[in-house]
Amino acid sequence: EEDDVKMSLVEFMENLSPGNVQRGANWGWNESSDPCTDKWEGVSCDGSQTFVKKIVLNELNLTGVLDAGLLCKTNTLFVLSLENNNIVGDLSKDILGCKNLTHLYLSGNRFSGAFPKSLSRLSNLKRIDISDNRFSGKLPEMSKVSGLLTFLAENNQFSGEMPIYDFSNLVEFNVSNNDLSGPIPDVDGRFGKSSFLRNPGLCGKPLANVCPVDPRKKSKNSLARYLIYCGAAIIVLIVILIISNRVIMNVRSENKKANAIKSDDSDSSSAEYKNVKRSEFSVTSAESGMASSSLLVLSNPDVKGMKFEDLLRAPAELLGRGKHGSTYKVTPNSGLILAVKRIKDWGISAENFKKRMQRIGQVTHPKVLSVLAYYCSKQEKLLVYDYQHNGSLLSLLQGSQNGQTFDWGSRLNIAATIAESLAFMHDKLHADGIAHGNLKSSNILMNNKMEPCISEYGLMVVENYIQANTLKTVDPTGGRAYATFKVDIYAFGVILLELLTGRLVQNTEFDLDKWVHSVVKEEWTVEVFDKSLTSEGANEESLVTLLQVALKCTNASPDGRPNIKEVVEMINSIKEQEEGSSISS
Ligand SMILES: Nc1ncnc2c1ncn2[C@@H]1O[C@H](COP(=O)(O)OP(=O)(O)OP(=O)(O)O)[C@@H](O)[C@H]1O
Repeated sequence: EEDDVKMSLVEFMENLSPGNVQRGANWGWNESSDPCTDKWEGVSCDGSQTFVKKIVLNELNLTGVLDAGLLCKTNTLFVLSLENNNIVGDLSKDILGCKNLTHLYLSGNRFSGAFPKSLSRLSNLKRIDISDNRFSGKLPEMSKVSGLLTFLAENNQFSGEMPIYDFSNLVEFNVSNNDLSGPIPDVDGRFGKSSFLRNPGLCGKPLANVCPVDPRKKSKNSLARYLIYCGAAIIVLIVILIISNRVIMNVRSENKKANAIKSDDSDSSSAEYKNVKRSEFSVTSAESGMASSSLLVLSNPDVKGMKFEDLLRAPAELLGRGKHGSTYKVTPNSGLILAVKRIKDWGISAENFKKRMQRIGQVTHPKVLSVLAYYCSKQEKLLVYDYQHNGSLLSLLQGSQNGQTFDWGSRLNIAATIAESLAFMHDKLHADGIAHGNLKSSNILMNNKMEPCISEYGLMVVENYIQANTLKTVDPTGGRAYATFKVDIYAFGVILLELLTGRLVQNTEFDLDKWVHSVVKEEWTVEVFDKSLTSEGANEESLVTLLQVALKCTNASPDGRPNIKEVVEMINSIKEQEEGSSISS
């Protein structure tokens, strides 16, 4: 039977390289040798070298026809990868003979025709990538394949309605650029529009075009809808009445106050404040009703003497709204360019906030952005930083997704610099229990020398305490702060994963950590790396070693994570190895 399997594999290869049988022979694929012990090109076997587990023949310019019947005589096959060749033909139902198949990678070929309807009989499938082919007909029904993690079918000619997949389990899904039509099933908020774009007939969330209403349903629903509209209109009317009533009352009381001020003429600063042309930033802040007061300056003499109102008056531009507040680019008259972060709902008393800021202000590091000044009232907490013109690590990674160069050397240096500056801060602030608390790629800003600087150190406290409390840690030093430091290590691990894979976690639903851990568990490690790194020729050993560091940092158990000093050592030894090998080569 073994011979039978071997003969089929040889014939399978001959079909894939017609007129070039010799080449197959050069790769060891011949009847007189053994696929496992003689190590046929692209073949991997089980530990005892008795049966074939994987066949990986990517980018080998194979031009023939895939004969799934021959291939699936090897019914021990788990992985079939034939990416980026020129293979033609359709995927016959013979592929169902590969019962153990977990990974099917056929992207970048010229396969055409329909997909076997009963593909879901391959119930062990975890990943299917059939993108960039010419498959047509309906998308395969895969709802019965409960363990499916990846389904990539973009850039084909699939048509008809989309079947329902188990979106809660999938970590990768893309059917963009096909000819699909009808409504998109509920994707559970897990995939954005990029997974569905360029299908002219597709509609509904997350795409912007709303699905047309079925006229039959329309008439049934019209009465109900009419009643809903009437109800809504009445509610809106009531709300408008309440609001206008409040506004009238406020204006009356403001007028009274203004008259009192005029006659009294004692508080000139209030009068001046009223004449200020307000930006979005100043409107929202001013409305929280603050009194005139100075900023508390920590490190920059340029902002000395600057008042809270000076910030409010200055032109301001919204940079972004995060979970914890908004950040504005503010340009006061003095020519300074500042970034001002307004923090909302920080459950910390004003006194503790001041103490914390003073303490953080005492610890300075060239690659950690210092708080220049801060403001604290009951309603408002503001932090003032120097504005950084060169964007963030997040914007660098987004740029590389769009084809801009972000090479391996720069990525490794950035990882090392962040780790070193974080280690410095952890060391100095360990006794105070102040960790970063919100480390992520948008909080790593590039300074004018394009070096990474950690921003917003120590700003987030509440959320991570909650997070930290839920972590089951054996705390060697006592106190929950220990767990917060471990939260930083986890967050740093995610940054490493972003650098290695080129995939982003911020503003996406993608569970990078889960994805990487699952791929590595399946011994399919190289698959995770950013393609631009592998094609640049980055040293694979270094990539894998840094990936191991990232996996240690993102260990589900905080106690299993290394401390930041250990992380620095591991990254530095990768750098030394790289430098050593470049000198010797
Ligand atoms: N000092 C700064 N100079 C230039 N850009 C900055 C500065 N600080 C923050 N930014 C940018 O402003 C944007 C908004 O930042 P913000 O911190 O409010 O949101 P976030 O980082 O997305 O979320 P979070 O509120 O959780 O920190 C981000 O793109 C960030 O990179």
